[in-house]
Amino acid sequence: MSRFPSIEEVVATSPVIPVVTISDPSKAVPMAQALVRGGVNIVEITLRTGGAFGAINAITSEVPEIIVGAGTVRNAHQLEAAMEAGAKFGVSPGSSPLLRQEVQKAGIPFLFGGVTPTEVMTLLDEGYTHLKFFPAEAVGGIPVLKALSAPISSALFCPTGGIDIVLAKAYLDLKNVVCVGGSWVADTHSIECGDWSRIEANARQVMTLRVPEGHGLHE
Ligand SMILES: O=C(O)C(=O)C[C@H](O)[C@H](O)COP(=O)(O)O
Repeated sequence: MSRFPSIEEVVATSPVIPVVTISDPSKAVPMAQALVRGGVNIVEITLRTGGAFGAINAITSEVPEIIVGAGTVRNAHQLEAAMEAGAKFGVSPGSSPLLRQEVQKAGIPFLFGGVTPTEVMTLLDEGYTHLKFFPAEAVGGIPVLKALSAPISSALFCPTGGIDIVLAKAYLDLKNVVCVGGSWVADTHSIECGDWSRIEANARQVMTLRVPEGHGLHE
């Protein structure tokens, strides 16, 4: 069995990938357990804090039923450290030729960020069909994704940035959207005060969202 899931498995795990910024790795396991109790078996830990690698490592060893990924991966060094900590997929707000080369070598499923037609076409050319669309709301959100879907129908997106439960539903109705990312599911405040039941309830609500049939199939 491969060490990694496929990118299709990653995006199909939950309609929403919780994007989590966590400073204290000791909170990582109860946070991940709350997501699992709510039915969400995937989490992206952003590499924005000193505790991120410890959090990835703790979740990997203690909550094996959740697929843990690393977000905010901007260079080869971070990619290597995230994989060493046990990350099963990676996410980046954008992409660079060097990072794409390293991801290719590592064989880890990866969501690179692509927004403009040129960025999207460059990533498609290199075989990346599943992309992050960031910062979704700030760059125009749903109208932009709709406009991209006609000329560039083979690109599938995980819009992230400024999305809440209500917007998530609207994004998931787009045929080039396979999941969305958002920090509201396991928000920093709930993590800091140990409000695990709130995170579990948010996860449960996320699992009521549906990705309409046929999304994610290449045309
Ligand atoms: O750190 C990263 O890797 C990022 O690219 C940014 C995150 O995706 C956003 O911070 C999502 O957060 P919300 O907009 O609060 O849902």
